[in-house]
Amino acid sequence: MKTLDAIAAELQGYDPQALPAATVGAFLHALVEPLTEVESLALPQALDRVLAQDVISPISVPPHDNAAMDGYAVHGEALRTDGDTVLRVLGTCLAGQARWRTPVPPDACVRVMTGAVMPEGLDTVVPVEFVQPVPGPATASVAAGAAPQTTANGATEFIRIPPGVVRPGDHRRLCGEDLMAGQPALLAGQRLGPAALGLLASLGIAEIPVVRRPRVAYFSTGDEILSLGQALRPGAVFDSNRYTVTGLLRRLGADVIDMGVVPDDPAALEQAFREAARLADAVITSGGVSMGEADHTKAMMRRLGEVVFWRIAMRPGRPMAVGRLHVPGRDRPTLLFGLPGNPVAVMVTFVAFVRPALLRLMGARHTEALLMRARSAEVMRKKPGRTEYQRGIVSRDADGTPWVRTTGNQGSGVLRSMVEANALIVLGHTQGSVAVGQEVDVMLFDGVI
Ligand SMILES: Nc1nc2c(c(=O)[nH]1)N[C@H]1C(S)=C(S)[C@@H](COP(=O)(O)OP(=O)(O)OC[C@H]3O[C@@H](n4cnc5c(N)ncnc54)[C@H](O)[C@@H]3O)O[C@H]1N2
Ligand code: MOO
Repeated sequence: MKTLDAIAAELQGYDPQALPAATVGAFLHALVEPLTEVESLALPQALDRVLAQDVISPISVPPHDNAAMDGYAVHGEALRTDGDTVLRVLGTCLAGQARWRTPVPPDACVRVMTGAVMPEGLDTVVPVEFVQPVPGPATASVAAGAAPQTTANGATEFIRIPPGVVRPGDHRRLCGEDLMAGQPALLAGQRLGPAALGLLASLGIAEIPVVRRPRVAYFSTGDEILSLGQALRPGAVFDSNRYTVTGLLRRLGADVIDMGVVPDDPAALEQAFREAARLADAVITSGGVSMGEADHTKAMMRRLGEVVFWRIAMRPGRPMAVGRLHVPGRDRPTLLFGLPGNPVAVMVTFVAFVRPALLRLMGARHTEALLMRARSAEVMRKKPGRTEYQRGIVSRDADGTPWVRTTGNQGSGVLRSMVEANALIVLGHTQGSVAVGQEVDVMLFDGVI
């Protein structure tokens, strides 16, 4: 296992006094070793978990060429381009029925429903909307042999297809066009959303190996922090971070160990850290990481374990502390995330750093949130040299162009504006002030917050 100093030494431009957000991300990536324990789960239980092994398709999907539309399966090259084609209907083949095997001559066709196996030799489906029934052959000669389809009154059924409505090969789904037997269908590290579960089901796979859930312990610190149910007293505030952080963790699929509030008392903090580190893969705390006289969290992290304390070049969230704690008898250290106490700072540091780090712990290949671009509806003052996360509301104008405005007061205690926002505006390290109409990066909350 690398020392924290060794990781820091490998990062270009590492400056513990003003670490750019991107370097913090790279540090965490190097620090966090993915979990290796695997469990096998039935598909419904595997939602949002991370796939532990590549999945190779045991079958082709679809398993046979089939009709993509309700209509008539025909020989594509028998369709005339200079006039109507009239074909005799030999019969009907529904989805789920065995393949139509009676030979179909070029002047005949088979009625098919979407999903029906393509009759042997036929390669094209003419959707029913393009087809007119005709009482008898106008131009086509009836080939001997195959039994024609008959209508209710006993007459043979024919159809007329105008020229140019389909090309040979149209409206047919090819065997294996979704997945080919023997090819990788999903790779290890894929987070299993509803689409991936559906894909696994389409392969007939009912159980799947996934990485175990990470166990994450959380406690709030501060003598002024009240748990719900306690009487409000002067100088005190209710613990909101407990609910934002544990909510973010649950959405991520972590096993949450909620340890409530710990007072600003070194002995209590030590006990809480030791207990949390023993139980969990990662410990998250809020409060006590800045310069105040009662800010013991960072000091305790350093006393019990290893700490890199960054002055991260970001706002909010500058004093976040990260480290690890070695628990006797355990082969991997527990990760420590000392988040700032301010209610917005705690959420921003979680989304910016803790979430990608935990996704890496969970074995996910993609850990970073996707940033989109939107035009700023207002002037935003900003100095280069730090990353700023502002709460924003993204909406689209009449042309469909995305615009973003801030929620107003960006104080890092103003949780209300986190609720009003639907995105974080991410003004990068080198970015200066933003003019009206200028494009900026936005991170849509989209199920994360
Ligand atoms: N001299 C300096 N002062 C401060 C600095 C600094 O660099 N130098 N940094 C400021 C920044 S930035 C932040 S953020 C805060 C972070 O401070 P702490 O992590 O030590 O957090 P606390 O002091 O414990 O609390 C800050 C603020 O948040 C409220 N809080 C804390 N926990 C909760 C909770 N669980 N639920 C709701 N609200 C909570 C707390 O009451 C305080 O108002 O430090 C600045 N100061
Ligand atoms: O930057 Mo602090 O993190 O004000 O909130």
